[in-house]
Amino acid sequence: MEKTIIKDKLDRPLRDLRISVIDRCNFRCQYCMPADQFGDDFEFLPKSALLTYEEIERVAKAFVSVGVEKIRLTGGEPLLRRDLPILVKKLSEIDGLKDIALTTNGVLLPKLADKLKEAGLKRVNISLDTLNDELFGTINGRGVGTQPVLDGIEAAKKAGLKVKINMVVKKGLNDSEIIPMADFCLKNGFELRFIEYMDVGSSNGWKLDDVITKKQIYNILKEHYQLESLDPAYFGEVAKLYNYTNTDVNVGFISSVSESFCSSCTRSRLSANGQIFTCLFNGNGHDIRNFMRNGATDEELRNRITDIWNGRNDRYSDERTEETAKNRKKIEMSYIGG
Ligand SMILES: Nc1nc2c(ncn2[C@@H]2O[C@H](COP(=O)(O)OP(=O)(O)OP(=O)(O)O)[C@@H](O)[C@H]2O)c(=O)[nH]1
Ligand SMILES: C[S@@+](CC[C@H](N)C(=O)[O-])C[C@H]1O[C@@H](n2cnc3c(N)ncnc32)[C@H](O)[C@@H]1O
Ligand code: SF4
Ligand code: SF4
Repeated sequence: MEKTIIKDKLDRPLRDLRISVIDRCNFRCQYCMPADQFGDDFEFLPKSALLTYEEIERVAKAFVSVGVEKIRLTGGEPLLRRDLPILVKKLSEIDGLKDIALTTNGVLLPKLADKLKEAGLKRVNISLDTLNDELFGTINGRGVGTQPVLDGIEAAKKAGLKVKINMVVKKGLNDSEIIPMADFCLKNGFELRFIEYMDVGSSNGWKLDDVITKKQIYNILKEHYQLESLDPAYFGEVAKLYNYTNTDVNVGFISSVSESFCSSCTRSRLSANGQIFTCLFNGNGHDIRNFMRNGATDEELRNRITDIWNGRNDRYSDERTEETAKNRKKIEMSYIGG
């Protein structure tokens, strides 16, 4: 496939596409989909609004033709979308795509890990914020203990998928779990990434005071382990990685709040209903679903993506203040996929 490199207004190339395949979730994590706001009467997208797998494949191919090398499937909970391995297979056959990954809460992995691996998935990032059952049940808003996620992690490992663990850290909630989680991941050879609690959407009641910064977590870790800083593996890597000295295990920090990384942000996002977003915090989507359904050709699709990327100047996390966090129109994390 002929490939072009396109740049945005801040000279950043387009390299990654994060695709949200569904806006629903089986959890109600308090920092993402608080149960009181995503209740029984919450109106999720109807099935007809979701891009079909054929449509997602078409958009993905267009993105790859303008430079995308990595696709991540996310959600809501992506494993709730029926027959996800079919989509993984379609994407894994796209010429020029180097990496396909999935971000999941892990609960459905015992059922799906083998099928996903067979379909061409290489790796999964699994979210787990604590090893304490009671606390986990409180965080996920569904009272679910850690075992279903631990089973999912085990299933992914057994299936031969590379596993990373994502832990959102919120002050006073699960900061006591930093060392237990680090111990668990080091012992099992998983890369753990500590994620600063972000002001995504407008439902989680975010306050700067609730954020435990990368530096604070690093200082806690340093009391227990020897760490060596690693250079980024590629331009635009989200996590800052360290190696536990004399091991082959790494640990990472995703410091969107205290040390933002917008200057190397190469990520575009596609929502489940076919809107392209140029930043996790930019509430203005660009419709691509109706554009396709109204008969756009592949070339028109590619040109539209190029125009959207060329016009991009987002750097929300670089500009974040408590005021912007409150006042900007933002989309929910579960809709855009993180
Ligand atoms: N602010 C901000 N946060 C991001 C961005 N990309 C990913 N994240 C956050 O990073 C955390 C981990 O995301 P993942 O879905 O595991 O993706 P990733 O970290 O890019 O994964 P790898 O490809 O394995 O490095 C989530 O909280 C995301 O919301 C970004 O461009 N900006
Ligand atoms: C929105 S979830 C979607 C995929 C899947 N349901 C999961 O939880 O892994 C993607 C990632 O965003 C993270 N996330 C959600 N809300 C967040 C917030 N307010 N701040 C930082 N990370 C958040 C989750 O922990 C997860 O690792
Ligand atoms: S973080 Fe993931 S698992 Fe938790 S509510 Fe959001 S989408 Fe669901
Ligand atoms: S805040 Fe927006 S521009 Fe900055 S790194 Fe995240 S997605 Fe990219």
